[in-house]
Amino acid sequence: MITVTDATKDWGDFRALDGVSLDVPSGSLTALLGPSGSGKSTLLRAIAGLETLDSGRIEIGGVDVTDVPPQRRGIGFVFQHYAAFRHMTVRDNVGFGLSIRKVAKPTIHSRVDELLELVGLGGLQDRYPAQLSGGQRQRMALARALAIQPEVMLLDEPFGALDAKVRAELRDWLRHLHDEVHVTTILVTHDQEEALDVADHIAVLNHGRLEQVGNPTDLYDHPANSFVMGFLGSVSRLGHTLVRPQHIELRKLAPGEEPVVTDWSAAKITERAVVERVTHLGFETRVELVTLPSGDRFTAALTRKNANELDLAVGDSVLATADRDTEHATFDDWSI
Ligand SMILES: Nc1ncnc2c1ncn2[C@@H]1O[C@H](COP(=O)(O)OP(=O)(O)OP(=O)(O)O)[C@@H](O)[C@H]1O
Repeated sequence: MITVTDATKDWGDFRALDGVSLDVPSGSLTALLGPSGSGKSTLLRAIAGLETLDSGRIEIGGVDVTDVPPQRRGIGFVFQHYAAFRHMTVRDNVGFGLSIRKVAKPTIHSRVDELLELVGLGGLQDRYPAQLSGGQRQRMALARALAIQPEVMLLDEPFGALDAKVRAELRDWLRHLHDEVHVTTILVTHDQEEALDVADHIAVLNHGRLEQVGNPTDLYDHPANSFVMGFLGSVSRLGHTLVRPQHIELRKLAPGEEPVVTDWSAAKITERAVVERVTHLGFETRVELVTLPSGDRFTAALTRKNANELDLAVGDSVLATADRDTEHATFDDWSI
């Protein structure tokens, strides 16, 4: 378990961390998720001991490490741009942490071979970093961080510099790797899809404060506020309420039909709208609409089947309905 208690850090008059308290369960893969500048890296670096807090405490495995130097915190760290030693082979890069700890050469040799198998780089021991792809280099970085058998792995946007396809592959790979090694891991990302995909816990940061912590399903289905809701998925504003686009139902109106709309006290929100655009995106169809008479724009996401049944065309009049789920925040505290 990593426990952060009331962590505060100022850069001049800018508060990068504002009283953050967080428990990271042992063996979990926890994502620190938030927009740029929300304090994710500052928090990660503080846990690593690379930044000192102005106030607050950090414990790893029940030990207060707040004043312990980074190299004695039992941490493996991987950055977005991995600083590989270019003149060293993959083998020597991965074994570096072991050789400076004066581990015997044969032990290093076999440990590195094992790690390279584990990260899918078996057979590439004698290559140099320049002879690896970006994705392979990041996997080498993870192998190097794992080599010292850290208690905790800290990953700061480790796949941030890679293209979308490789990122997605490495996400799957990281999940599987974590299932095998079970090292308590914190992953910093600003990408909600990455966090939802890979993490078993997500801590959402905004303006240096922790907005919500939970498992991906909880955060998605029961966001604590509109910021979390908007950050972990798409949102549409229907009337004064934020809803998920896929929770909006559409019914085509017959010519001349005058439905009863929006009774704000009702359990359902209803709006009359006109279809502005229909886009088929493989498994789903996105329908852009404009409400009548207020002229607000919103998007509904339908399944392809539902869209085919409705057979919507630009200019069609529809009735848009969504459940007024009280756990979904209202427009009034919408803050992104
Ligand atoms: N060494 C520093 N000196 C001054 N300000 C800093 C320093 N490091 C970070 N900051 C500021 O603190 C804020 C939080 O930075 P941090 O890197 O923790 O955010 P982040 O959520 O990781 O963002 P990003 O995703 O862009 O890296 C930013 O506004 C940043 O400019």
